[in-house]
Amino acid sequence: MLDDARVSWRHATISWSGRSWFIEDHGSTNGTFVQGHRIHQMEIGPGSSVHLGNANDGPRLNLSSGTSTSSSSSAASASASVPQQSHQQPYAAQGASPGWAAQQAAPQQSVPQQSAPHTGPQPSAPHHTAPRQSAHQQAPQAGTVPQQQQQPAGGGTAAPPSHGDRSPTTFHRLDLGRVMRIGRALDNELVVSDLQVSRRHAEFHAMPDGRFEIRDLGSHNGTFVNGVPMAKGGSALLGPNDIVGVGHSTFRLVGDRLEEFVDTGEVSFSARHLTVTVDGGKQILKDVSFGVPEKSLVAVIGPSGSGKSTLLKALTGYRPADRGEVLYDNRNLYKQFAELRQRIGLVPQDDILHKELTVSRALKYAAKLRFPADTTASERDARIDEVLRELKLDIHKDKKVTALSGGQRKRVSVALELLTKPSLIFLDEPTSGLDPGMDRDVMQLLRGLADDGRTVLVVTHSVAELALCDKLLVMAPGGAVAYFGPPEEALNFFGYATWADVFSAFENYRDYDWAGRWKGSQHYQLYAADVDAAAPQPAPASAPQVMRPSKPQSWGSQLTTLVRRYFAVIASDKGFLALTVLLPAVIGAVSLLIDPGKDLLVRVDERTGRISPNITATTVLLILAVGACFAGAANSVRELIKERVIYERERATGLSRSAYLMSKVIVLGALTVLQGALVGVIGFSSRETTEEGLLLGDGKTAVILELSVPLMGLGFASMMVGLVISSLVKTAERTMPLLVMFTIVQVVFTGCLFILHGTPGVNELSYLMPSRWAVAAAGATLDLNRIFPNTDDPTSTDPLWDHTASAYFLDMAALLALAVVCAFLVARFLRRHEPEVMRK
Ligand SMILES: Nc1ncnc2c1ncn2[C@@H]1O[C@H](COP(=O)(O)OP(=O)(O)OP(=O)(O)O)[C@@H](O)[C@H]1O
Repeated sequence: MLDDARVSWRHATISWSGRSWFIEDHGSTNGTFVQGHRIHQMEIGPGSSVHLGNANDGPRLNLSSGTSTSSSSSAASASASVPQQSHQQPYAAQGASPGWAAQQAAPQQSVPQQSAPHTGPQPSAPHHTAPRQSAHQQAPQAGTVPQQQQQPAGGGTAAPPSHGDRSPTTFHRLDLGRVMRIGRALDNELVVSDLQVSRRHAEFHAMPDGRFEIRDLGSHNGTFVNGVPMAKGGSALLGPNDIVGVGHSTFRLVGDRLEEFVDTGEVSFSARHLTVTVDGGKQILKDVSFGVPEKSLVAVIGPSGSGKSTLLKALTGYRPADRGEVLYDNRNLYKQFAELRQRIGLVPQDDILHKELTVSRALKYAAKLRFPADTTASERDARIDEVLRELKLDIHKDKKVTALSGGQRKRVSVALELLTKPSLIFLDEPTSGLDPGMDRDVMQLLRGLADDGRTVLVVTHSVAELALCDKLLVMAPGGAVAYFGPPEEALNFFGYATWADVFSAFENYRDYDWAGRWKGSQHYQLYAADVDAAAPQPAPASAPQVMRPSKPQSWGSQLTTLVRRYFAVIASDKGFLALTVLLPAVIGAVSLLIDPGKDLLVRVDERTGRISPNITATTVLLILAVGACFAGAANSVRELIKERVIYERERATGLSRSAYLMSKVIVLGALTVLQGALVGVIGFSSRETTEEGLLLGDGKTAVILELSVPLMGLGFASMMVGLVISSLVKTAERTMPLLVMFTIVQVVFTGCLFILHGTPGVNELSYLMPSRWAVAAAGATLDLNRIFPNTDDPTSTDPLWDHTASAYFLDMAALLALAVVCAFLVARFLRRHEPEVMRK
């Protein structure tokens, strides 16, 4: 027993393997160190000196041939007899989990080059060139095999400490009958200072009969038992093997003791046998295995189409692999996604911020959406300031995101993800489009994030700064691993001088068995064989239904934040605001140029008493309707596609799809309705119309309002169609042709160009068009059956144009129904852009 706060309760064990002594760290909080390097497991011999808790001044264990002694400032002591070792190897190069070993011995251990890097012309046969060394040639010659080859590989994840073996950060007594409440507020028995935790989150009950129970207190981010979310306000009995998750902390009962483990980020991460098969049975990710210890920076490179994005989706749970598993600190990510997703940060290739906002404002909205509803603005602001300082962005916080350089913008995206203190951070090509200086800047930032106690995995096209990484994963065409190991050994492994050569070889010999070459290599034995050796488990395809993460905020709160953010984005874009007013004003004004001064009344020939069509009325109606239609659809047609990446990311963090959609409907709806009103008022007010209203009473003002309401409705329904288009297309560029097509189709179906009623087929088709119903409603007020009579058959009238309140009402109801159908379609199409677990 060592009386030093830096030493964990179960810190490490020293054991005799039959041949030699080993020290094994039990996932201690502060680590076990040999020669200044943190180790997981290592052979030790006489003369070895082990520090616990701190590499320099932690309690020291000295092993001599007869005894081991411990010493520390607090003079705690322990001793154990260590027999004389029969063979003594330089222990620094052995036994440590290879991730550490690689760091310790990297300079000496690079695989001997079998042949000079290939620089000459490419020979014709792939097996002569692409792999300069065939699989069996890869094995270094006797005497050059690095020591680590004999040790378990896989970056410390070969036998990661099972979660329960970690040393608790702290523990609490839970006597019979006692209730222990966990939460962020200071009046809880167990205060967890973590913004992911609600003020009053959950309660442990030690029941008089000796059983233990956990009760959720309606927490925002949920309470988890073995990774499975509990019902809000629900309770569950706990057994000795159960692990309760609350924010970044997990709890376990040992007798009457409640052990707490805080995830400070220092956790191992591994992928085993990840395989993704798409429709048609094609595998786009093939049996990918690798593992890294805590504080690692891993880069993933590979030619286009080699499955890097697919791998990223599988590792983050966005699109779980069909086979294989992702282990986060020895916990299965797919099975415990609801809990573990809170520990994952993902920075997609495109920025996940609204560029129109200032840095601090954008982060404020993001924090409001991601943190539990009961966090205060000052708590969130404090966390934002902390992250901005950490990423050296505090001097830029009042700048708009658009005003930042590419590298700074990437930092802001990283800052956003760091808000919730994830332990695992994934980045998809963060340096694409950046100049070499910024590339280095971003990679150094990632190096720093890893050093500070996170595991960072970055997919990149840039090979200039790979040396900053601990491990490199090279994907081969077809989605298999071509190499995993230290970056500095990778080019030697491939036998080429530059990455350009390696990628050319991938391109020229796509069908070559790169995976076979890798699996037959010594590097594979060193760095991946142990992870690979673990039996694969099928990922539960149906489980995500159950695992859907809880929402940190209520639906209403999310909606309010989204609406406020959207208004802020629009308000910051003065150009857009000016156009929003200008467009309907111009359309309304232009309509005044059509037969200036002419009325919109029924035209009766005074001599014959017959009605003649009032073309002025139909033309004005057509122009105003098309204007409202175009304005509405144009407002929304790019809206979802331009925010798709943001939506995907926020959806994974618990954003409600319907709240998101509703925020668009409210803000764009309000804009569009105002535009419709402007078009109607300008277009109708200076024309003489009937003064006989249908719903709002008689009089000029009532009639103008009655005529404008259908235009507002049309703008709204068209805006909804625009959202459908926006949710369907793959790129923003494709929205323009669809917008034009939609508008022209509406022109045809207004009913102002030709008589629709009585034209079989065309008339029924027109019922799908918003313009048909809007013109019909306005037409009902204007009495369109008489203004634009069917000259071929004067007895035939369009029932939708009847000058009655019921016709007007029916037309407006149909317009609204079309908008509702569009809303359902948008929700359906949005689903396709969501992480698989969030689709319901
Ligand atoms: N849903 C899918 N159905 C069929 N094939 C798919 C699907 N998704 C991806 N693919 C194919 O799988 C391969 C790997 O795609 P992926 O996007 O992961 O590659 P990548 O390495 O990220 O490429 P890039 O560097 O160009 O982004 C590609 O050939 C792609 O066409």
